Amino acid sequence: MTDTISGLLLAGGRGTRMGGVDKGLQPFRGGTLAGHVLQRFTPQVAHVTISANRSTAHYAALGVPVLADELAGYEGPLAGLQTALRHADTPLLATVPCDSPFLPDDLVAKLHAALLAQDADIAIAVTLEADATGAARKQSHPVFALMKRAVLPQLESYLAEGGRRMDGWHGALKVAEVLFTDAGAFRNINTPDELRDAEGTRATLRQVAAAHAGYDPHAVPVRQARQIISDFVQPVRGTEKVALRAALGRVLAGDIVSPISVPAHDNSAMDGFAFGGAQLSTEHPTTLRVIGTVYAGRPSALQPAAGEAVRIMTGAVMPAGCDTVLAQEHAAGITEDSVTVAPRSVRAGDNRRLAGEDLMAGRAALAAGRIVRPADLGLIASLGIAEVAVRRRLRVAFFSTGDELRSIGEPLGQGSVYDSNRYTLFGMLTRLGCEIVDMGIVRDDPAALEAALCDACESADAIITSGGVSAGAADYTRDIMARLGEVAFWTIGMRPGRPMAFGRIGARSDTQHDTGSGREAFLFGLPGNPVAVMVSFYFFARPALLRMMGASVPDDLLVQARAAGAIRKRPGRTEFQRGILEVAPDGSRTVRITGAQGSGILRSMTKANCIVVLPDEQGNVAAGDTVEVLLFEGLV
Ligand SMILES: Nc1nc2c(c(=O)[nH]1)N[C@H]1C(S)=C(S)[C@@H](COP(=O)(O)OP(=O)(O)OC[C@H]3O[C@@H](n4cnc5c(N)ncnc54)[C@H](O)[C@@H]3O)O[C@H]1N2
Ligand code: MOO
Ligand SMILES: [Mg+2]
Repeated sequence: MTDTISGLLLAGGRGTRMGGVDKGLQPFRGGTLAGHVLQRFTPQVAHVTISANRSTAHYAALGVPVLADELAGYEGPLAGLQTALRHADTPLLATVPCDSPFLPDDLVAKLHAALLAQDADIAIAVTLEADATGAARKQSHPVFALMKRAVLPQLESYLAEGGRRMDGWHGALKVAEVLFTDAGAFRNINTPDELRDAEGTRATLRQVAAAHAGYDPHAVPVRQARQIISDFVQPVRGTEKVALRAALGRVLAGDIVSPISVPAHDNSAMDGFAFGGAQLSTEHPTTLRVIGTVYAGRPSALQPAAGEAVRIMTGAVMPAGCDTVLAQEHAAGITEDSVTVAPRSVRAGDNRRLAGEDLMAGRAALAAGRIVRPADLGLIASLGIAEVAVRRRLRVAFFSTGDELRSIGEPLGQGSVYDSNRYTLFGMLTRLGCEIVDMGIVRDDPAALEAALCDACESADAIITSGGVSAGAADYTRDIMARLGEVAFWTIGMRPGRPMAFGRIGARSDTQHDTGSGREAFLFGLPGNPVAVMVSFYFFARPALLRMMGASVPDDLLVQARAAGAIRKRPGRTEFQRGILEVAPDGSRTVRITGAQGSGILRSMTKANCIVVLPDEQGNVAAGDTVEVLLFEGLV
């Protein structure tokens, strides 16, 4: 059925009520608004095109063709529709807006059924909504439509007459109205406030996971687990203003908009002579009279005329009439009051830094979500900005579970081990810039575990536990987590780090630990083995925590290297092996595995400087094969 229907995602608007931003590209639940619409829309049609008039590269990055309006200057949905109908390669076209991420999964199917049944030209969605008196009122949603390609002439003539209304062009067309019962599914997002509210519309973990094809908690591919986690967690809302230096490592809460142009004036990039470049001869030396000197930071009224130049210092404002600087060491001759320029020793426009070439006033110098680095501090300082708004720090509570664990300072009895996971977690969380709450060791005891989780919920945004999530783990763990919230126990297609629990729990009022705060926290139940803890932290918890911090999460920066020796690898799961990357004198990179890869061997983690990432489809690696590694530098 769908092969007769192509889809059009309308993203050509001006986003006026969002402050002129590109609405479809607004961040939403780990992706963009348009990305979420696309996820729901794509399965319903043969193929989708996006109608957009700007940011086309960003839209194209969503993986579908982008079509700009052929009708110039209007940027309303009908212009996008007109262009799409002209280019449609199917007899039917379905449209949805880019700002309604909750659209029904059966939208196109229902519109199509009605179109056929009523032999209509166009089918549009309608819902029933209560008016002020409580009476039901029909609300039509003309952007959610399915139409015949043959309606194009009608649309063309409506537009030619100056018509612009989305619900005004149907004229004599036969329209089928299709009633949908879930009015919320057509909710569109127009303002930043609405966007925030919609972000807060909480999907359950079950709903989020179900949106992923083939989801099976007993066999979750790494990529899918990462995606589900990213879709489910949400950024904290709170922000604070901090002095510029204190912003290092923090997440920008808003764009840093430049109040000035940098540099503020055209200025010289060299110590030398400034003049109008057009007067230079390309055949003979040109001698110019030097009428004075212009210094950096000292305003000057000098204005060389034709045949004249000024001596100028690096950073000094270019005098009116000058567009070129000759570095003094390149002059063919210099006297007290003249400079001689050899032919072709400088071109017009050389050595001039243009006003605003670093940054234009009114432009975003840095985008919200950026983790501030030293260069950013300098850039913000160059704008004269003393304070910046950053997201509040993320609070992460963590504890280790297991009767066999002892803390440093306690004697090691028979069969016990010192708790190392809290120390690696302390290090990784501190490096990430989180506020940490170390809750110590929790015994293998239901009441103790429940108390610890409830306590952690009181203050933390996220809770990280280690141990007790394997197949043999006591069932009470699952029972408690199920009671406190929604937690999935996954077996992930990876090694190490196969078992993991993930979800959201809250301090519930029906437990003895009630404080009535209603606080909730995301829970990462990592496996107990020390290497598994670190690997699952880096590949699952870290990107999720970054997202919760409000940071834009970059893709892992994998680099390629040749395997120094053979590596055994079973296809069908991702293996993360500890590696030592070396750069040979010729610049080539080789990586060797640290030896035994048991997930309890923490020493191999300290020996390694990278993790070799062997993807699901990969089999055994031969010596000399290219593999990808993730460097610890920058990660830890
Ligand atoms: N029958 C099966 N057994 C196991 C499976 C399985 O699929 N089927 N998976 C194995 C894998 S893989 C892992 S990883 C572990 C995960 O088990 P738990 O998360 O329940 O962790 P524990 O049993 O509590 O601990 C595992 C191991 O790690 C040591 N440990 C735990 N916490 C710490 C700590 N804080 N500091 C240092 N060492 C710690 C603990 O003593 C155990 O040796 O299950 C496998 N079994
Ligand atoms: O998580 Mo386990 O071996 O995969 O350590
Ligand atoms: Mg255990």
